[in-house]
Amino acid sequence: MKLGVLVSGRGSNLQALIDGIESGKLPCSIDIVISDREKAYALERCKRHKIPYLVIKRKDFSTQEAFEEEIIKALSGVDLVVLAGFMRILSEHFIKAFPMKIINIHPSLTPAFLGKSAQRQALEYGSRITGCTVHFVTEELDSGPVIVQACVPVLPDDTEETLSERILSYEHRLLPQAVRWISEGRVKVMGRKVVVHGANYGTLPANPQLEVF
Ligand SMILES: Nc1nc2c(c(=O)[nH]1)N[C@@H](CN(C=O)c1ccc(C(=O)N[C@@H](CCC(=O)O)C(=O)O)cc1)CN2
Ligand SMILES: NCC(=O)N[C@@H]1O[C@H](COP(=O)([O-])[O-])[C@@H](O)[C@H]1O
Repeated sequence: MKLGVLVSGRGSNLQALIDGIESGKLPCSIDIVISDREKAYALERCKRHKIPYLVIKRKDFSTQEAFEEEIIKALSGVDLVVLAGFMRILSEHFIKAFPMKIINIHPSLTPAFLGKSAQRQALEYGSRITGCTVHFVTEELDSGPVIVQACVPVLPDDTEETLSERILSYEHRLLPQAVRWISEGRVKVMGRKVVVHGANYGTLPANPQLEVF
């Protein structure tokens, strides 16, 4: 399966996809990486792993539509578009160009804490459990059908940085797993519901705060 990956920053989720492909665990190729930021460290990862990349900056275009058209053109031929820390809100026009072919990794258990700084939102809310979500991208921000989620504990002395790093360690497993499921044709979308054939839905992680009562 041919991937097009959109990034804006460090690219650790991109690296997780690269590692999965290079280890043989992920039967895909990354045909193009597109960054909206010239200095994104994700591009250093592309250079290191000889992955084609483009920088397409919003400020170089007079309209959002022209910006997105350039990205759509660059993504021609891919089977799946992966938003891996891509920090731009995409229009309905873009999404319609790739119907149910765009996925995103978000650092919360949607529908909680949508948008930017989801980790900080969870901390400020006082949540004891947060997590990460891989979902299909729809026009409504971070609200598309959920493919898979992972729970992550929030510790009393957490900062935004410590919590973000902990969530990232789960993201790096969740995103490649979701991409592999899609490449295997196991993901079926039925309205808001997504069913993954053969996935384990029965067991939940232990609830650490739950005491014997
Ligand atoms: N139409 C959609 N676009 C995007 C989605 C989506 O689900 N639907 N997911 C996001 C990823 N994302 C969180 O996971 C996210 C990215 C960016 C923002 C945001 O508020 N961006 C601002 C500022 C942009 C910047 O500073 O460069 C903005 O674009 O106005 C919120 C959530 C990707 N796109
Ligand atoms: N709302 C979008 C959002 O917050 N995405 C988050 O940005 C980080 C990118 O890290 P990376 O560049 O190292 O993959 C990840 O934590 C991802 O969940």
